[in-house]
Amino acid sequence: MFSHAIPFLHHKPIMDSGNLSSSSALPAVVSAENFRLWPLLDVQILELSFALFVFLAIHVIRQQRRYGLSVWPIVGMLPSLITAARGNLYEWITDLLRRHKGTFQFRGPWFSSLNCVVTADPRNLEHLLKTKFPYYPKGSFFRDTVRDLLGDGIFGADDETWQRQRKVASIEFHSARFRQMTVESLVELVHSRLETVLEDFVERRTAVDLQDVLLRLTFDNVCMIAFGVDPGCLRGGLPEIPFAKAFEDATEVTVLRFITPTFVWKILRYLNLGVEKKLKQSIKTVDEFAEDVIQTRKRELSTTAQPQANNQRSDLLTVFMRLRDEQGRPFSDKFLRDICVNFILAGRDTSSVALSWFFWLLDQNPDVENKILAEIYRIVGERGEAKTREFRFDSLVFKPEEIKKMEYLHAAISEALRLYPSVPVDHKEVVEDDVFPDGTILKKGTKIIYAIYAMGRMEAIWGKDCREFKPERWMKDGRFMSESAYRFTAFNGGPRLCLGRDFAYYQMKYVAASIISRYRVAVVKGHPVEPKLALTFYMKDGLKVNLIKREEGQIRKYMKLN
Ligand code: HEM
Repeated sequence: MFSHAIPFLHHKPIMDSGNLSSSSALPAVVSAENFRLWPLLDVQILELSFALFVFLAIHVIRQQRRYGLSVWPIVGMLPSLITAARGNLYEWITDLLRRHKGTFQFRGPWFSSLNCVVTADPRNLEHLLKTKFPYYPKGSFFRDTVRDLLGDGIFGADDETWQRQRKVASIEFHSARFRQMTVESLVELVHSRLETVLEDFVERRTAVDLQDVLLRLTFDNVCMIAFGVDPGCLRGGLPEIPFAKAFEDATEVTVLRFITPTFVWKILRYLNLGVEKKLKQSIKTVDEFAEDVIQTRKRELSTTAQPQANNQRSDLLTVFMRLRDEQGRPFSDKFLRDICVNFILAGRDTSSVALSWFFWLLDQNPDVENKILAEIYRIVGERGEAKTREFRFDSLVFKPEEIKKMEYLHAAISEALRLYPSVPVDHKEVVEDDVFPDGTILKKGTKIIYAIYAMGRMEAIWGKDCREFKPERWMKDGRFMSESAYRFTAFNGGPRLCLGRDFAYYQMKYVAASIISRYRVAVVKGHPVEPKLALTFYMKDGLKVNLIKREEGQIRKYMKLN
C-alpha cells in the first residue's frame, strides 16, 4: 500500500519541474521562491514516508507476534482470512488455535462486523453455553441477518420467544407420539424410496452421489416432522422440487450476508438487486408452500370427518396450531410458518452431511465397517426367525429396539461427527463485559466464534491420536460412553443443546444400518473430497460412490447359518 503512496506524492513536483523553462505551464501561485523549496519538501516527504513505513512495519510485526497473524491498517487480518478461505479454512483456524493454546482474537477490517474472539477451549465453551448462558445470546446481529428467512423462529430467537418454542418443541420431541411418527416416517422413506433409488443405480451400474440422495431423504423426513407433509425429493428420477430448491437458495444467500458488510446487503435488498433479489424470490416460494400447508391443515383440523386421524397427528405444525398464546389466542400464520421453517433448516442437512463423512471414513477403515456389520448381524441374529431359510438379511427392516442396541454404530457415527461436525463453527455475542476462564478479556458486544471442527483436532482434548478415526475411543466394556458437550460440541450444549439430537441419532443409525447391511459403499477412486464453505459441513463435490450388493449366501456363511 505504502510503496504505491510514495511515488504518487512525488509525481506532481517532478513533472512540473520538467516544465521549468515554460513559466506559463506553472500554476500562478507557484513562484520561483516556492520552486527552490520543492527538493527540500521532497526530502521531507520522503523522510516522513520512510518513518511512517518503519512505524507501520514495526506495528505489523508486533501485532503479528501478539496475534500470530499480520494485522494490516484498515483491512486488519482480512488478507490472511481470504488466502485461507481459498484452501481449507477450518484447518487454518485449527492451526491458529493450536498455536494460541485454544483461543485467539481475529481483527477484521475497520468498521466491519468481523472482529471476534475464536475459541476451542472446553472451559470457555462451558462458560458461554451453560454457566453464563444468559450473557451470551445469539444477539441482534445474527437475528437481523437471518430474520427475512427465519423470522422469529427458534434459531435466531433469544429470551421469551426462544423459551416458548423450546419448551413446546421439547415436550413434543420427547413424546411417544413423536417417536412413533419418526419410526414410521423412516420405514416409509428408507424401504419405499431409498432402497428403490439405490437399487436403480446398482442395476444401471452407475456411481451415485450419496450426499445428494441423503440430503433428499433428510429433507423429506424433516418436512414430514415439521409440516406433516412429504415434498417427494426422494421419488424415482430424483426430481427437482421447487420448495426444496427455494429453501436451499434462500439459505445460501442468507449465509452470504454474514460476510457482506451490513449496509451493502441492506442497500441491495432495498433496491431488490443481485443475490438479494434471488433471496426475495426464494423466500416467496418458501412462504407460498408454507401458506398452502397451513391453510390445508386448518381446514383438515376444523372438519369433524376424521377426528381420530386429526388427533393422531404429531407434526410440529399441528401441535403448535392446537396451542394458545398467553392471551388465549391461536398463534399467527406467520409465527407458525417461522417455527416450521426453522425446524426444516435444523434438520434438513445436518444428518445427511454427517452420514456422508461417515461413509467416506468407513471406506478408508474396512475394519470399522466389519465391526459394524458384526454388530448388526449379532443383534438381528437374536431374532428367532433369523435362523430360518426364509429369512433374508439383505432386506432387513430394523426394529427400534435393535437400532438402540447398536452401540458400536453409535460410537462410529459420533466419531465421524467429532472429526467432521455438521456445524463446523457456531457463534454468540457478549452482552456484558466478561472474562473467559482462560483469561481472555471480553468487551460488551464482542462476537464469539466457537470452532467445533477445530475442537475435534485438539490434542489437549482427545490425545495424540486426535486425527485418527477410532470409534473405540467412545466404547468402554462394550458399551457406548457419551462425552461432555463442552468437549464434543457437535450438538451444541447447555440450554440450547440440539433439540433433534436423539431423533438425529436414530435417523442416522437407521439409514446407515439399512445401507451397510445391503451394500458395500465404495468411494469412486480419485473423487475429490473437501469441505464447502457454508453453514453446514457439506462435501463440496458431493460423494460419488459405487454400491456393491452383499450376497445373502456370504452373510449366512459369515453368520455360520445354513
Ligand atoms: C447430525 C445431526 C445434527 C447435528 C450435528 C445438529 C447440531 C446442532 C447444533 C450445533 C445446534 C446449535 C445451533 C445454534 O444454536 O446455532 C443445533 C440446534 C438445533 N437443532 Fe440440531 N443438529 C442435528 C440434527 C437435528 C435435527 C434432525 C433436528 C430436528 C428435526 C434438529 C433440531 C435442532 C433445533 C430445533 C435446534 C435449535 C435449538 C435451540 O436453539 O434451542 N437438529 N443442532
